[in-house]
Formats: sequence, C-alpha cells, structure tokens
Amino acid sequence: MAAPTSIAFIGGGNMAASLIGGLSDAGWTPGQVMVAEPDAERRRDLSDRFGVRTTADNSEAVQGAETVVLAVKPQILGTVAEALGPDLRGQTPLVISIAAGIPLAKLRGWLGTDGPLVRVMPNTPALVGAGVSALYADDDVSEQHRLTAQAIMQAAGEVVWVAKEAHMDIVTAVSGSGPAYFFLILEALEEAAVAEGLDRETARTLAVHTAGGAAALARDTGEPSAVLRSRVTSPGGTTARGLEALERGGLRTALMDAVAAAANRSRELGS
Ligand SMILES: NC(=O)C1=CN([C@@H]2O[C@H](COP(=O)(O)OP(=O)(O)OC[C@H]3O[C@@H](n4cnc5c(N)ncnc54)[C@H](O)[C@@H]3O)[C@@H](O)[C@H]2O)C=CC1
Ligand SMILES: O=C(O)[C@@H]1CCC=N1
Repeated sequence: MAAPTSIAFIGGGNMAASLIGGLSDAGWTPGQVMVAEPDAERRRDLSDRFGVRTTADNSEAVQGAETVVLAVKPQILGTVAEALGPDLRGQTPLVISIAAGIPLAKLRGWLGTDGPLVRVMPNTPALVGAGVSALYADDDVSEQHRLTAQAIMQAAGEVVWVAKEAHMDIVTAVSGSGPAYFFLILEALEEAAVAEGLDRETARTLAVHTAGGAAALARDTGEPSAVLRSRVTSPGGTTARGLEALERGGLRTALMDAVAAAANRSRELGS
C-alpha cells in the first residue's frame, strides 16, 4: 500500500491545493483525488487547475478513500472530525492531519475511531515539488501506513520523521511557517533594491535567484551555513558591511523570537 489509489482531502484551501499540485506534478492522476470543500469558487478553481473531483459533502468525499487528509483550520478540526467519525468507522482509512498544533490523541478522541493516524506538517512550496514535510505517528501505526503517508508527502518534496510529537510544534514554527519568513526577506530585499534605484523586475529576479541559489548551495554541498557565509564575506568587503548592519538590526534574535512565538502559538492551538 505504498501508493494509495484514492485520497480524499477535507478542506481545499491553500495547503491542500499546494499538496494536490505536488501530487499532480509527481504523476498522480486526478481521478485518484477527491476534495471536499464548502466554497463553490474554490471547488471550481481546484477542478480547473488540477482536474480533481470535488464535492461540498465531507461524508461523500471519504467514501471508499484509502487515505483521508484533514486540511481544515485547527480551530474547526474538532467539529469537522466529530462529524466525520461515523463515516470512517468500519472503513478505517489512513487519516493524515496537517493541522497545526492539534495532537493525535485529541484528534483520535474527536474521530472516535481506532484507525491509523499520522500527523504531518507540510509547507506551501509543495505546490512546485519543493516542499518539506515532517511526519509523526504513534508506535501502533504499521510500517505500511507510515510508508503510504511518506509516499504521499514525498510527491510534494522532502520528508523527515520526528521521534516525539512535541517536536511538531517546533517543526511548524520552522518549516511550516518558514516560507513566510523567507518571503518577508524577499519582499524587503526587493524593496531595498528598488529604493537604491533598480527596476522592480530586475530587483525580483536578483532576490529570488539569490535566495534559491543560496538554498541550493547549502543543500547540494551539505556544508554548514556559517562556512558558506564566510566564503561570501571578504575581509573589509561589501558583505561584511551588510552583515554588520543585519546583526546590528537584530535579524538573528528576531528569527529566534519568531520561531519561539510560532511554536508557542502551535502549542496554544493544541491546548
Ligand atoms: N498554509 C500553510 O502554509 C500551511 C497550513 N497548514 C495547515 O493546513 C490546514 C489548512 O490551512 P490552509 O490551507 O492555510 O487554510 P485555508 O483557509 O486556505 O483552507 C481551509 C479550507 O477549508 C475549508 N473549509 C472550511 N470549513 C470546512 C468544512 N467544514 N469542511 C471542509 N472544508 C472546510 C475552507 O473553505 C478552506 O478552503 C490548517 O490546519 C493549517 O494549520 C499546515 C502547513 C502549512
Ligand atoms: O499559519 C499557520 O497557522 C499555518 C501552519 C503553518 C503554516 N501555516
């Protein structure tokens, strides 16, 4: 069961669309995917973009599904899962929750099933196959179900397993929310380039390719970030001046604060 033949998404918002985009680029056929989404415009958008089947009815979506991905906001997951529970009893599909903060024990209580549950924290670069997801499952989840969850998330990018559920709050703060931190840096870098006199298109090309290039270099060489940074930084040169300004401005501390704040919010959502 490494690649399920049918997968149902409950909630067809930003993260579900990113995952469906990744699955579709990885060769999954649209007929394998069903999305339950109350918003008619979003349903139309999903079927236009990816050719997937859609419905407004969560119960209908899970009928016969081998895997169910819960992709609604954490704040409504309880209501959605409690309503869906009776539909899942008896067919016990693999249920994957991507909701920030919500512990598996809480989800299991809402669903009222004893079927396999895997908690996943993906991120939106999944849309272009460049996501990274962290997965967690309790010990009683079989190797087969773990491999199925892993195969789905690998269609959207890299996969890591974490050993403790508490780590999912940290993962959420680092890689779940992380794309937004980098987008903020991109926005600021573009603004700065424009303020210094470049046109917007040139500014964007330089900012985006610099970010992508730095990430590719770190990934492909495996060298520590500090070593890669030192290779850019000629003594007495331009980078040293730029980095001094960043350290003075507190970028490092700000990122540490951001991760701590986001992880705390994840814990709050789960409590
Ligand atoms: N956006 C992101 O970058 C990430 C989001 N997540 C998680 O993914 C989940 C979804 O987040 P987003 O996609 O950002 O939110 P979103 O608001 O874009 O999507 C949620 C979707 O659920 C639909 N919905 C509302 N009530 C529903 C119901 N009763 N039944 C079925 N669908 C319903 C909404 O119409 C909406 O389209 C959240 O739990 C979030 O924590 C996880 C990782 C990253
Ligand atoms: O902002 C959020 O709560 C979700 C979870 C991680 C990314 N987006």
